[in-house]
Amino acid sequence: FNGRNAEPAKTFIVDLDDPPMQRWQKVVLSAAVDASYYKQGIDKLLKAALSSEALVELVEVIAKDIEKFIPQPFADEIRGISQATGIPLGDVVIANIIYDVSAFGSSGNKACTSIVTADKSGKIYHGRNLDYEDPEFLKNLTIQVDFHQNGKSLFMATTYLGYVGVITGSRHGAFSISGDERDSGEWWQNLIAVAEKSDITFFHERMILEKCTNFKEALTEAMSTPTIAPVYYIIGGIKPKEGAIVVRNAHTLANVTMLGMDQTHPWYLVETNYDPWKAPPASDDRRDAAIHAMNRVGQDEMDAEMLYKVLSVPLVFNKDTTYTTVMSAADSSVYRTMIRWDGPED
Ligand SMILES: CCCCCCCCCCCCCC(=O)NCCO
Repeated sequence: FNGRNAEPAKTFIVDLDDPPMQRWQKVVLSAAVDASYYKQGIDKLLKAALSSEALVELVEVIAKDIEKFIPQPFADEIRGISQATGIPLGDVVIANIIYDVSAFGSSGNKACTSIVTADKSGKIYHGRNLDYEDPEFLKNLTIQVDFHQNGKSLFMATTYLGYVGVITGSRHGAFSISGDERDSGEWWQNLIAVAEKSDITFFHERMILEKCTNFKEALTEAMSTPTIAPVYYIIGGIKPKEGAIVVRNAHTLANVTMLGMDQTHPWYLVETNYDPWKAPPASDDRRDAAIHAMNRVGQDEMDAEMLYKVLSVPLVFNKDTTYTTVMSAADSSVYRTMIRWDGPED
């Protein structure tokens, strides 16, 4: 460990009633993102996420044609961020499509963990570690966003500055959701899904948070709307049995596992980056490390603090972990993101 402590992520308000071009301007200006640091970081991230130079060039072509590939309001939000910061538009576009162009069968490193659990009273907690390439760069960009509508808070999310999709979020009194990378299929299947007008994966997740008013609606939407990339959506609700892992292929649904279905631990669900019905590879068994830690705590002792501790055990917490979020849709006071500056070094 590198001697630093984890730090709470700062919270910014984004008002969905503002015109899309203006929504993120105050956020990016007050966070004072340095354009050349950002550009270098995105270049590095893209090269690390995409193994082939040809794919990097293809992404750069897509990034130049924003109107064709990025739907509203996201296109204008991205434009507003570029205008406010001076970061070239193509770089902000690349940051926002990097997952959809890199999540397929032969992609490189994996690491990310999401857990939905019920405590002894049936209260649902949802925690996640977001692990990715170039963690130092992403830690510097990690923020919490309080999305407002009609003058009040609609949902909380954790994201990276400049990234307008949502990978982690909780809608008050309704449900929480996180996305874990699923690498399956071939890269050209993601391209076909683009042509078929599937949703950019984490723009879709944000839309679930904006539109769905309860767990059941969120689950139906996650199962039924085609996404460009394969993904695991992990969803928690506000009632004792409300928890699910939705496994998506590019464009189609692959499987759903509900909380309670696994008889060995019916009170929680763990998803890393492997299909729930298959054993994880021995070289990357974060799932069993998390299961072992959950069983050691036990349902009687489970709460937000204990879930954070589970997400901090070795393997689950690793050199690529950028942040840990613990949330509970039933209780709006439980939404906390810690930037994991306390991680193990390379
Ligand atoms: C503005 C900076 C751009 C940041 C792009 C980050 C995209 C993150 C996608 C996260 C995918 C889910 C996390 C996960 O499962 N990671 C394991 C794969 O390494």
